[in-house]
Amino acid sequence: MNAEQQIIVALDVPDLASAIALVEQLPQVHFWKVGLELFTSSGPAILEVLKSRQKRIFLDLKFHDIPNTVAGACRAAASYGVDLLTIHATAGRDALKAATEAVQIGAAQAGVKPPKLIAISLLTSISSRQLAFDLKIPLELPEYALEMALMAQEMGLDGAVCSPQEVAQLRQTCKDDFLLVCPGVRPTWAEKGDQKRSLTPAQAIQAGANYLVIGRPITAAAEPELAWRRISQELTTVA
Ligand SMILES: O=c1ccn([C@@H]2O[C@H](COP(=O)(O)O)[C@@H](O)[C@H]2O)c(=O)[nH]1
Repeated sequence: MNAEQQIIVALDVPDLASAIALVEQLPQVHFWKVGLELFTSSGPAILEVLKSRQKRIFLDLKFHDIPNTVAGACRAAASYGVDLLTIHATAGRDALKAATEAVQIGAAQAGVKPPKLIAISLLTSISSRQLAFDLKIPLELPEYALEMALMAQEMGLDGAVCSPQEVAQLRQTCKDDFLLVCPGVRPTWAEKGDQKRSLTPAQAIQAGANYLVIGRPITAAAEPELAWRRISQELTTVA
């Protein structure tokens, strides 16, 4: 896989027409992420649009519910033939287990390849302070993120979403084939916005990320294609 193929661009737009316009504006993007905003407004139609253009798809719906409900949602999501699908690790062991079984069933019933199921370890918009004072979690943030990733690995998930700041530790501790997907990536020239634990694209790849998820630094740039090229160029500097 070349470096550009490790970039997943977040298609965080309000409607289908804006999504198609962005996909057409950035034909070089090979992997798109469909998240809560677009899927809630437009449903699965965007998935067909992306598939008809031979794009890879990360369906980032971040399921978080009781095991039975999560399993139903995972069966339905897996039937779309997407490449990656997310669930919150904090849904718990039983929900994670139910989800791993459900994606296999949903994909088999639809006759498609099952998605890689990826657990959110801790949202990249949460700081150490928020973890301790708002969420009342008594662990240090890196330890908490690692524990969530290890629980997901133990329950048979294919990978974890983590911030670039924890990815080196997870890479060292998790199995080699456990996928590490990093949002919260920010080139030096981009605004951080609500992301609290970022590193640059080159730093995140160097630290062991398999994929980078990048939205606004590209999609909200005055010239999205130029922003994409700058990031691709930055990744060519990584040995
Ligand atoms: O912990 C998480 C999990 C998912 N995301 C998603 O990634 C993108 C990041 O977009 P930016 O515009 O580059 O901030 C967005 O779709 C989030 O829903 C995340 O940021 N952190």
